[in-house]
Amino acid sequence: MAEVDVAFIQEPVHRPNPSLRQEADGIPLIDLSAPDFDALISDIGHACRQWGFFQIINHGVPPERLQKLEAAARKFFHLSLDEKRKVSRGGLDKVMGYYNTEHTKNVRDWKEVFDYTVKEPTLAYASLDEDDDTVAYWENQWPENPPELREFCQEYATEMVALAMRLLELVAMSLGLPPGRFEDFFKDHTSMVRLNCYPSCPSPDLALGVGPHKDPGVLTILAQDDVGGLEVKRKSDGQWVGVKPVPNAYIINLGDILQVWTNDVYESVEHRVVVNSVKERYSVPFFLNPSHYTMVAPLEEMTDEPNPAKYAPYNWGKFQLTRKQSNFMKLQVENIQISHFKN
Ligand SMILES: O=C(O)CCC(=O)C(=O)O
Ligand SMILES: [Fe+2]
Repeated sequence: MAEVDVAFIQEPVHRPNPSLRQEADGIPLIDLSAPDFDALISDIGHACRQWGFFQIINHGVPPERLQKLEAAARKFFHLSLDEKRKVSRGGLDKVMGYYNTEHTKNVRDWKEVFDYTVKEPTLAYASLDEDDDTVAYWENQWPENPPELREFCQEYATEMVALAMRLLELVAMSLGLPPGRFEDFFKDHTSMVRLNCYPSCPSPDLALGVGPHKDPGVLTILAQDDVGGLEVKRKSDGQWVGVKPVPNAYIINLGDILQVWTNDVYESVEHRVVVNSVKERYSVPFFLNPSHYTMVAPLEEMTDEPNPAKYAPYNWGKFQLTRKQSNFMKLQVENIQISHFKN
């Protein structure tokens, strides 16, 4: 008999095999302070094409920002469930906050989460109805305890936005585009930060911290602690490989929107999180997302007659809201994906 609730149990094909666990040495490690700028752009282009994932060092974010945030996150997740539920997510009017019931591909994730948006408030759609463009204001829910969490979260988010916009300039240049090519998409950006706590798990062979998925936004800047558990599906052979924790490094992965913008020249890559029976693990992803009214479509510069657009335009805000609603529950149907807009 499994020791975890049946809702957490992955289909056999998705179960991790701890004895086969590999660590990828191939994931590129990029030094953002490297003096040769052309080489930096070329390394980024290479990493985006080959992996869709890379780690960065010398990125300029002071390490204390993350240390303070992680310490406060630890205090928060160690509060009683009743206390944490005072800032619970729920429904279209409370999109941010705490929850422990997320499902990826209809299987419950072994994790607890606290979400907050960078912009306060964040402009979004009020309804899932395609024809209704009424605006909603997403508000963050800050817990009373620990009192420092709010300030540390906000400080951290500011750093992440600056770093993400710098990375996006490098990504644009790696595609031969002007550095500011993507800037206009972020005027009212809907970016968010997630504090993830993965408790130790009695059946790490049956459950996953996060099931296999691709990030729907533009790009993700992930901080992981020294426990490890993030795995990437290697593009060359489809093998799951672990991303080794590197002190003070951030992991960057491309999201679905960059895949669509580049018309599949760059691809967002599937990843998942394995848990372990001994240690709890913390991670902090920052998701860079465009303004809610953005119509996502392949860039003109990335398409021409022999190479037409591979995706029909879709509305980011509606897509995001649909995802947010459906990740709450076990659905009868597959969650919305960019493949649904493939021409
Ligand atoms: O915790 C991690 O390492 C990754 C989390 C993740 O992939 C996500 O939240 O989208
Ligand atoms: Fe992810």
